[in-house]
Amino acid sequence: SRLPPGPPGLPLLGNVLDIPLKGLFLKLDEWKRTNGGVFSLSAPGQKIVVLADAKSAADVLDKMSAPTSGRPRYIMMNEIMAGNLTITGIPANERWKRCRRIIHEGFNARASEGYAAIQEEESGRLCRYLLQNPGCDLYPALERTSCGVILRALYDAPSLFTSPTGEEKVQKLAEQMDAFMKAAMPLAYMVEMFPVLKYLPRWMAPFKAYGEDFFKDSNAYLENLYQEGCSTKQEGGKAKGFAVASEEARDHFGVTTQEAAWVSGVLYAAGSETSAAAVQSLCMAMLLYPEVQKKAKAEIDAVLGPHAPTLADRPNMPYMHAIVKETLRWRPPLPTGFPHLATENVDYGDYTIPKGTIVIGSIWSINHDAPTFGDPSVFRPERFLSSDGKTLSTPLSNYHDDDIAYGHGRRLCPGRYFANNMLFVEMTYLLWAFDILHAKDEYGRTIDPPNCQFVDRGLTCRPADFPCVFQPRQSTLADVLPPI
Ligand code: HEM
Repeated sequence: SRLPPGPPGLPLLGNVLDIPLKGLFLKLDEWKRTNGGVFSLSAPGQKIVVLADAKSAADVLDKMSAPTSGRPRYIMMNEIMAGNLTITGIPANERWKRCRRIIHEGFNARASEGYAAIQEEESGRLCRYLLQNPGCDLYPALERTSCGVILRALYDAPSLFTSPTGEEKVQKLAEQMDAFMKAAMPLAYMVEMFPVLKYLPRWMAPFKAYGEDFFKDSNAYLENLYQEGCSTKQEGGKAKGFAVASEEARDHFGVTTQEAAWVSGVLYAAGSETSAAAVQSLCMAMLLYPEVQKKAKAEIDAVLGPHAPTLADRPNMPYMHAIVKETLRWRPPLPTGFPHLATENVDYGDYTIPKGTIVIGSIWSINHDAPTFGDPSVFRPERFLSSDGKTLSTPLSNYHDDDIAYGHGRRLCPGRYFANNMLFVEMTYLLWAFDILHAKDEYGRTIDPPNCQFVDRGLTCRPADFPCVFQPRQSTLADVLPPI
């Protein structure tokens, strides 16, 4: 074998017993320290290559993206429970290309700017919510914001802060997402190890009956949601969501209504937890690095004064822009990335990555590479600033221009423009409206946030919950924030 070497494993089982279900990104980083930036793992019937430094990930996943942009099979999660319709989980086939095209139409750099008004309004509403509910749990409020923004952007749905009917949608979509996440966990279903089980009749395979029924129910729900979103165009005068905008592109690229409905559902799933996780990490960074918060406030006061931020302010706010990038580096919301699959044999240096190997570009390890970043565990936005104070897209040479947190190659996150805009607006809004301060316990002692504890949901990962105080920076804040 010309696979790169890796940590020793057991006969037949390989490394399977050492691969943790939670905190995998930390384990990969630990293995990187003893095995170098490129190493292999094995599980029964499956080889895995981990690319844990920026150069190897750029060489293999970006520069050779044609043969490394596949996805491993997710028989239960994608094929049975989703009828092969999840764009994140299908191979890079014709359906995937069609679907990426309509996403590109709706979420490219220019189109994403069209959602700025929604992102600004919902960020303002988040601030009002925090003002009216001091001491509320932070993460649910952030999740409500990101879910509300993406629902409005996709389906022209009403704000979750103003309309109680939206909660029902969020609940249903969250249930679907949980079921998919569970099904995608390694060894959750035996059919992943023995694909032939997929062909058992329903009555002999309860997992199949559950998966097929789940698909029927989810399909009806997502198609209905999409149709509802498309019908908003009759109302006129309102911002138009992706559902309406995608109708034209759908015909152009030959995308079926069912495919577009599932694309929208996946966009919701991909865009909600990720953004909320990033903003929660920002709040923690502001507690741990008060000097960064101070510098951000200096820029905010100089550029915005009493005016609420908008996306249009970003070119004048290089420090805030750098804060967004540093947050995504420091605490990437998908720290292990998304597994790619080699669809051909790929030669890389002295190694060959055989066809069928899972290839992981380990985002956390790349972002926390000590030789590249010097002090990777420190939150230091300055690493994204040039000597003349402009924001750098990346401090790395020889790497694609986007933040590593958005993945690699042809699978690079298609929602990154939308997400970057959202993060800039929401983070700047919070820092403009509030001083983010440590909470105190009943004895008046400062409560430190848990710096390295995580809530790991398998794919997405966010800091463990912590309390903090949002202290308004102006007495007239309530007068300028949008109503809820
Ligand atoms: C901070 C926010 C976000 C982060 C950190 C993030 C990160 C990622 C990452 C790491 C991947 C996997 C890339 C790979 O396979 O190499 C991905 C894929 C994807 N993301 Fe995002 N994402 C974010 C927000 C969004 C948003 C807002 C949307 C939609 C509007 C979105 C839509 C998608 C889709 C559809 C894919 C699957 C692409 C494919 O398999 O071809 N993401 N994202």
